This record gives sequence, structure tokens and C-alpha cells, in this order.
Amino acid sequence: MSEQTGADAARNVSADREISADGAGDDYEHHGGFPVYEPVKAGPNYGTFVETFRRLQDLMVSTHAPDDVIDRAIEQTEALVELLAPYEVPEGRSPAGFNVELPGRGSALLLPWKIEKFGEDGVRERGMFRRYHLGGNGAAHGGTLPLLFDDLFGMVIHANGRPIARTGYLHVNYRKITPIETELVVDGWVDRVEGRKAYCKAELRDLDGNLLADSEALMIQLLPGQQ
Ligand SMILES: CCCCCCCCCC(=O)SCCNC(=O)CCNC(=O)[C@H](O)C(C)(C)COP(=O)(O)OP(=O)(O)OC[C@H]1O[C@@H](n2cnc3c(N)ncnc32)[C@H](O)[C@@H]1OP(=O)(O)O
Repeated sequence: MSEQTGADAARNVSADREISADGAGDDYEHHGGFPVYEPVKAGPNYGTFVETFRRLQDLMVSTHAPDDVIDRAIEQTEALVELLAPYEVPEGRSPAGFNVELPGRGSALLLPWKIEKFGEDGVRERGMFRRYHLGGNGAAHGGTLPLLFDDLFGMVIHANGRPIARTGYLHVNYRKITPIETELVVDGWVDRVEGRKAYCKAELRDLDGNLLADSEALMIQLLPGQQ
């Protein structure tokens, strides 16, 4: 039997929990006032598209190009904006963020990490902080870790079979410098549940097992109609 990858598991859970427009067959009830999102499948080159933009972001923070090169970069970027602008769609209609097999689920906002495990007992992701996540002296910017943890906790809730929740608080302990451009692993899980409140925990480690940061968050299940 072939082993199910984390991305397969995430995709299957999402498919299982799809809700029809009239709510019939809804086994993912009480998701507050969130609209029902239909996953938008990325085309075959979408991952390359997002990765190319991430590379561009790396270069934007790591180059010191002459003015004429900057002028050409502006021209070419403006041409790209013109190319893409006609295809702007409302929230929930872009492949960005919906494609669990892609780093960061294909969202340029999210950390480009890949899901390795997706189950009731927790979610594991693997990846790197990029050059554009640099804070100082080789360390990831402190603000990028909560982004990693917050998104992870959203998936932890989903993988645990709980309805959509929002983050009430998110606490980060920065234990060691988190290096950029170094493969790292993050694990998150639901620690305990009290009614609407799910207390989640996560740990970010390097490949030697050193704890770089840990996090605790309160994820609060939305009430009917809550955004
Ligand atoms: C496929 C699509 C997937 C989409 C996933 C979306 C995941 C998004 C994850 C996020 O990042 S959300 C963005 C960051 N978070 C927010 O913007 C949340 C803003 N806050 C709110 O919207 C409301 O505060 C919230 C809906 C979370 C709760 O408001 P309520 O009025 O429903 O709850 P209430 O204030 O009564 O609190 C409920 C319980 O939680 C407790 N609580 C709330 N905030 C707390 C806090 N900060 N610290 C400790 N306890 C807190 C509160 O005391 C209470 O405890 P008890 O039930 O025991 O009395």
C-alpha cells in the first residue's frame, strides 16, 4: 500500500469536509460566518510561477543594482503587473493558498514550507526561511515566526477535525537564533480543548533537534455569523 503524504492527507481532509451550497451533508458544521470555499486547483506551472516570485523577493532584498538596471526592472515589473491585473479575482477564487502539495500552499504570503504530516494528532511542515525573511545577522526576522505558527495552527485545527477558528492569542518563545536558508521542521498540535477554545502548541527545530522557538495559541471556534 502506498504511503499517504502529508499533502495527500490534507487534500483528503479538505475534500471530506467540503460543504454543499445548501449545507446538505455538512459534516463540518459551525464554521461561523465563513463562506464555503471550493478549493481552486493550481495549473501545472503555478508552483514555478510562485517560486519565481519568491526568488525575485530574495533578489529585491539582496542586490544593489545600478540605477539603469533598477529602471529596467521597474519596466519589466510594470509589464508583469499589466499582464496579470486582468485576472484579479475575489478572495477564495485564486489558487493561492489552496494547493497543499505546493510550498506555502501556493501562497506568496505564506512561508514556502511543505506539509509532511497532516493528522488528528498534529501537523508537521518542513522548509526554510528565505533571504527575504532576514531580520539581522543571519537570523529570520522575528515577525516571520508568528506567521509560520499562526498558519500552522489554522491547519492543526483543520487536521484535528475542528471547525474554523480564529487566533485569540499567539505567544512565541524565541529560544535560539532561527537561521535563514537552513532546512527546519515545525510540529504543531492541539494540546487541550475547552468548549470553543482549542489551546495549540508548536515547536520549531533544526535538523539536529535543537529547539529554536515554540509557540502556544488560543484558537477560538467562531459563533454562527462570526467573521
Ligand atoms: C479554508 C479557510 C481557512 C480559514 C482559516 C482561518 C484561520 C485564521 C487564523 C487567524 O490568523 S485569524 C487572524 C487573527 N485573529 C483575529 O483576527 C481574531 C480577532 N478576534 C475575534 O474575531 C474575536 O475575538 C473572536 C471571534 C476570536 C472571539 O470573540 P468572541 O466574542 O466570540 O469570544 P469571547 O471574547 O467571548 O471569547 C471566547 C472565550 O475565549 C476567551 N478569550 C478570548 N480572547 C482571549 C485572549 N486573547 N486570551 C485569553 N482568553 C481569551 C474568552 O475569555 C472566552 O472564554 P470563556 O468562554 O471561558 O469565557
